[in-house]
Order: sequence, then C-alpha cells, then structure tokens
Amino acid sequence: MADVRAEVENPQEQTGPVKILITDRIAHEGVAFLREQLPDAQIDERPGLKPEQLKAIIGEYSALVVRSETQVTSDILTAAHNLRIVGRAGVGVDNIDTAAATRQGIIVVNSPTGNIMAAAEHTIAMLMALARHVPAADASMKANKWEKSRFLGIEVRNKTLGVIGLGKVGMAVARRAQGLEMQIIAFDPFVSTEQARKSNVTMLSLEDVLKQADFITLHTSLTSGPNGTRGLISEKELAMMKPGARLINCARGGLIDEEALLKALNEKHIAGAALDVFSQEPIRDNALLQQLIAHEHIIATPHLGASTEEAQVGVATDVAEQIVSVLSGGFPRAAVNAPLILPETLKILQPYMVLVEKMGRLYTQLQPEPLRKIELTYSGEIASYDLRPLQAALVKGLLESVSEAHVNMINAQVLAKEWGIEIVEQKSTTPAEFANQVTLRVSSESGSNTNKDDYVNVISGTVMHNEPRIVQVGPYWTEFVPEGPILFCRNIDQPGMIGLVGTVLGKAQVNIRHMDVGPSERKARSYELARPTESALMVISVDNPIPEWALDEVNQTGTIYGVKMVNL
Ligand SMILES: NC(=O)c1ccc[n+]([C@@H]2O[C@H](COP(=O)([O-])OP(=O)(O)OC[C@H]3O[C@@H](n4cnc5c(N)ncnc54)[C@H](O)[C@@H]3O)[C@@H](O)[C@H]2O)c1
Ligand SMILES: O=C(O)[C@H](O)COP(=O)(O)O
Repeated sequence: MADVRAEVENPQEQTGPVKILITDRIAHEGVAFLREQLPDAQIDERPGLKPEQLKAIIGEYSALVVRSETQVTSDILTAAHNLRIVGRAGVGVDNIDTAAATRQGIIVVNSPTGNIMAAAEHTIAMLMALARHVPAADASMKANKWEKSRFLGIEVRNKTLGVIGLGKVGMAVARRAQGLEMQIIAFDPFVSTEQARKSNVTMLSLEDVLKQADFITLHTSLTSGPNGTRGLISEKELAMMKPGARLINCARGGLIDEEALLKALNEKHIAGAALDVFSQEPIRDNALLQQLIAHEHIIATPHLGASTEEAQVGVATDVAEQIVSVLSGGFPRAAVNAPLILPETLKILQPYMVLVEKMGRLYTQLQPEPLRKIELTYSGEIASYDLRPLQAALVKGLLESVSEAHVNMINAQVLAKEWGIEIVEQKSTTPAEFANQVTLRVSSESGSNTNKDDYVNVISGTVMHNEPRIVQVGPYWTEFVPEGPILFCRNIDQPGMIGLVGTVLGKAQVNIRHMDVGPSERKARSYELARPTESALMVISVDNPIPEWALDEVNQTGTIYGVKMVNL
C-alpha cells in the first residue's frame, strides 16, 4: 500500500464497473456530474427502496447517495461489503449510523453548507406564516370563505426571537430576523457571549430564552445520550415558554416532545407552532403526529427546509464531487468520520506511510504475539506534519496478517482500540541518526519482552531517495529496503558466517538481491573489530522464496540462529 487514500478500496475485489446507488431524489445536476466524471461507472437511481430491498443489493455498490429518507442502519452496512463512501446530499447525518460506517472503514460525507440559506429562509417563512395565519387564511379562501376578522395576526417587529442553537442555520435566521427588526436572544452552550455580541445577539440560559421570547426557533442537531438534544423541548420547557408564544422547528423532529406540544396547544398555553420536521418521517399512520398536524394552530410542511432549487443543486453537486474524489483515490472535502489531510501533505507523507506500514508488517511477522502498547517516535522535519495517516498505515501493517478487518484511515484507530493496542506518539523536529526517522517501540502481551527470541522490540526506519529503508531492528543496526521475501537470521559475529549462508542459498538456487550484516553496536559499523562473542543480524533479500530444507540447514549450523523468512 502506498497511499491510505487508495486503501479505502474494495475489500472483496469487485469485478465489473464501479456502481453508485442513489436511494433518495437528488438534483439531476449531481447525477449528471457523476456520469460525466465517471463515464464507466454504473449509476442506479432507486428511490423508495424498502430496508430489506436495500440490504439485498447494497453489497454490489461502492458508493451510496442519500438524503434524510433512507435509513443507513448498521444492519444495512453489514451487507455493504464493497461500500467505500456514503454521501448525504444535505447536512443532517442522523439517518446514517456513522459509528458502524467508521468501524467498517466507510467514509461518510455531507454538504455542511449547501442548504443553510434554504433552511434559514424556510424558518423565516414559518415565522411570518405563524404571525399572520397565512396557511389557514389560504385554506379558508380555497373553501370559498372570506373570514377577514378570523385571522388577526401580530407583527414581528420589536418582538423577541429566541434562537436555540446558534450554528450556521441559527445565525443565518438571526441575521434575517434582525432585518425584520426583531430582538435576538439565544441559547447555545458552545457559542461565547462575546462572539454572539458581535452579531447583536444576546446569549442567555435556556430557561431565560424560553421565558423571554415571543417566538422560539430550534436549530441544533439531534443527538442522543445524557447531554443529547433529543427531547430538548419537553413538557417542562414548554411550560416555561411565555404564554401566547410561538414555536418553530426546522431542525430535527426528535428535538420536541410532540405529545407535550399537543398538550400545550390544547391548553392554549402557546399560540401556535410551525413544524417542518417530525419524529417519524414520513408521518404515515402515526396517530399522534396526525393529530398534531391537524391542530388549527399548527403549521406543517413535509421537511421542506432544504427544498429549494439552489440548495438541491448545491448539495447534490457537493456530494457528487466528493464521491468522484474518493472513488478516484482522493480525499473528500467534508467527511463526517475521516481526518482531512491536505493533498500536499499527503504527497510528503506517502513514502513514510509505506515505511511505517512495512515496519508494522515486519514486526508482526518477526514477533507474532499480541501487542499492547506501541510508541511511535518521529524525529526530523517529518514530525512537523499531521501524522494521522502514518498511524493508520502502522495499524494496517500490524493487523493485516492477523485480522480479516479491512484497515484504512477511517477505521484504523477504532480497530487498534478494539485490539487493545495503545498507540502513543512522540515528536521531535530535531533529527536523530537520520534527517527524518520513525521508530517503533513495542510492548507485547508479556509486557516485558522476556521471550528469548524477542529482540524485535524496536524497529527504526527512514526514507532515502523517496524509498523506505529499515535502519534498526532490535539492537542491530542495518540498512535494507523492506520489499519482497527477506531472510532474517542472527549469527555469532565471527568470520565465515556469510559464506555459510551463501553456500546453502546457492545450493537451493536462491538468488541474493541484497545482503546486510548489522552488528549490535553502531561503532562496529566503522569497521572496528567486533568482539567474537557478539551477535549480528543478517538481512538477506532474495529473489525467490527459500525452501524449508535450506532454512533448516542454515538453522543447524550452530553459529546461525533465529532463522525467519518474512515477506514485505
Ligand atoms: N429542515 C431542513 O430541511 C434542514 C435543513 C438544513 C439543516 N437542518 C437541520 O438544522 C440543524 C442545524 O443545522 P446547522 O447546519 O446550523 O448545524 P450547526 O452544527 O452549524 O449548528 C448547530 C448548533 O447547535 C448547537 N448546539 C448543540 N447542542 C446544543 C444544545 N443542547 N442546546 C443548544 N444548542 C446546541 C451547536 O453548538 C451549534 O452551534 C441540524 O439539525 C440540521 O440537520 C434542517
Ligand atoms: O439535514 C438536512 O440537510 C435537511 O434536513 C434536509 O434534508 P433533506 O435532504 O431530506 O431535505
């Protein structure tokens, strides 16, 4: 593997054209972009698939494009053997099990900015519609009535708008509402008072926002867990709202306890609510939701926040571009579950990624025992870069031969954790032995490396002329290119050892490509005589695998021991 990007690859050697599946309706510009950029790909648009139908076919596809309707559950993902990327043509990824995707090394991308304006403008439309009863008045006219006095509204000017969640959409709504001469107060635990003040927004506690606002609008994402936003507006919060206030939700359905909302409306505690999103979408035969949207003081739209021509073209092309990039071995712009590395950085890191992966493979083959802790030390200029791809490459090298898992940059850390491997990094821009050097120090299951053959607790390498070189294995200094079949053995450091091995390999018709005999101390490299009792490491790269009998013969010499073949 030369590139972790390329490792987001097909683990089951798919044959035939790359296949892309689109299961929700997206703008045709996005589909056209995919067809234009990937002319050999098969692009299937199959909106409205049932979960079992999706599960039955997902295994054929390399990319999946969805909006908020398709539920990309862990169950679906378990059948997605070839899937490399899920593209969400929109913002919210709560319909995608991103944790399951991460475990499987599947990139999830979205379009974080493509529909902000659409959502903000829809919120303002809901605000005005609530204030002036526009939908009910329209329905009345269509019923051939003229109920002028029934639809007395309120002005929004000089009213207070409470924004809960002052992120991208929340802030866009605040700005637009300021244009309507509203006062803006907000609650968002992650936005500073100072930052908000610059935009003329007053940050308050949730309680104060609820108590002071004439209109409340929700703009947080939906999260679960003890500090999650699910049920953020429940009975207690509704009770805190100013009598006669109005509530707008163009964010996510689960943010409001819909039963409590119906109660608050029936009790006339609040004057109305405008909902674009629901806890179940589509609503179908959900009795509570049917009752809620039928309420005379509810305005409902079927999740239309992002449904503008502009936003749909924006999100569809945004996601299509990222799919093309990933399927072509590049990086996505807006990955929800992958670290972003600039292409320029990646180019520099690439030979080190090869090096580190080979170091991992070498360790696992020389020392096949469960690992516990790995210390990766980077020295030289390389230490100044974002080195996450190197960690991923290391995990890949270490686990590849012992695990079925498909390791890539997305899941490397999760997998390492699952295997109980702790990886710590040390960085120093001061060069060590070489201008740039990466050293791997390993503690295995036993913790103390007591095994008599356990000399491989350190592996160090560098890159020369863009080619990886291993420069240290355990206490031995060496220098070889980690590539292809390599014989490792140790010998008593005395004359005649190279000849012994050479004779056996000659007999076995094995051609030696490169040989290095490394003493256990650096000074011996300067051709000083080593003491005869010292050992050395022989690293012999060969053109073809060495037969078993020849390995046995080398092992039986008595002066050469620890004979092991590795394949890098
Ligand atoms: N209806 C639609 O079609 C539509 C369109 C676009 C976006 N959305 C939804 O709107 C929501 C906001 O989108 P965004 O792009 O602005 O997201 P964002 O991430 O930019 O903003 C979310 C904000 O919520 C804040 N937040 C988190 N937890 C909070 C809590 N407990 N209380 C208060 N604030 C909290 C965050 O700090 C953040 O500032 C998302 O749920 C998104 O899916 C809906
Ligand atoms: O999260 C989003 O982007 C919006 O909720 C839009 O969802 P949609 O693509 O299903 O309209």
